Amino acid sequence: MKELIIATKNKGKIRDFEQLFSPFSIQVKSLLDIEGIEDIEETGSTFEENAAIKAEAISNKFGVTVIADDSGLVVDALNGAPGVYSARYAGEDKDDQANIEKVLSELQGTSEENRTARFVCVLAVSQPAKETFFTRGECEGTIGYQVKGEHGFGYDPIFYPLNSRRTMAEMRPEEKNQISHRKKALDQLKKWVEQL
Ligand SMILES: O=c1[nH]c(=O)c2ncn([C@@H]3O[C@H](COP(=O)(O)OP(=O)(O)OP(=O)(O)O)[C@@H](O)[C@H]3O)c2[nH]1
Ligand SMILES: [Mg+2]
Repeated sequence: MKELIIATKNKGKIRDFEQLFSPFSIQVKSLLDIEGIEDIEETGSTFEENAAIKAEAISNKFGVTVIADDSGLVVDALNGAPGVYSARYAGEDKDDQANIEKVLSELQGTSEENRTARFVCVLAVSQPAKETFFTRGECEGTIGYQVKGEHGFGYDPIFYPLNSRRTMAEMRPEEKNQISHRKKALDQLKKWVEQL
């Protein structure tokens, strides 16, 4: 089976990608499968910049093709926060529960129609001796008032995709992976993935 390195240490993303890549018979390798990879500092101010930093760091280190995912939750009433800072919104330790609590508390008093938000996923593809390229997927929705559901990761328990009465964390992984930002970004890579 072909292998592809995804430059991430996020177990939730890894699970999403394992499922999303399974129809292509591609085995996903993450940075958790490779020993001794230090955390890569995400110094960019856009999803594209951070995705490129991660993909190029690992591609240059090993001389192989690498995909990286930079993603986050963009909340309109918070002027786009947490955005590129989604993982560390409530502090450096990337605590999903603390991040959720912070979003809910910042949105206290915000009415239902003003709780619109979207998940954004940017994939960067870095290949030896080629220019890095990007795809982007977005999933529109609204932010709820309390956590619901056990699946997924990150902000999934408070995110209601458009026209859904269930949060992303109440959906089975296969359901999330039909509508998610990550799925939409990967769909645009289909041709490239098929020629790997
Ligand atoms: O509920 C969610 N469902 C999703 O599908 C999703 N995708 C992203 N996010 C949030 O955005 C951060 C990414 O930040 P991020 O791209 O820097 O990744 P990360 O630091 O967690 O891992 P790495 O890939 O950099 O190693 C994550 O931690 C999450 O908080 C999601 N939340
Ligand atoms: Mg990160």
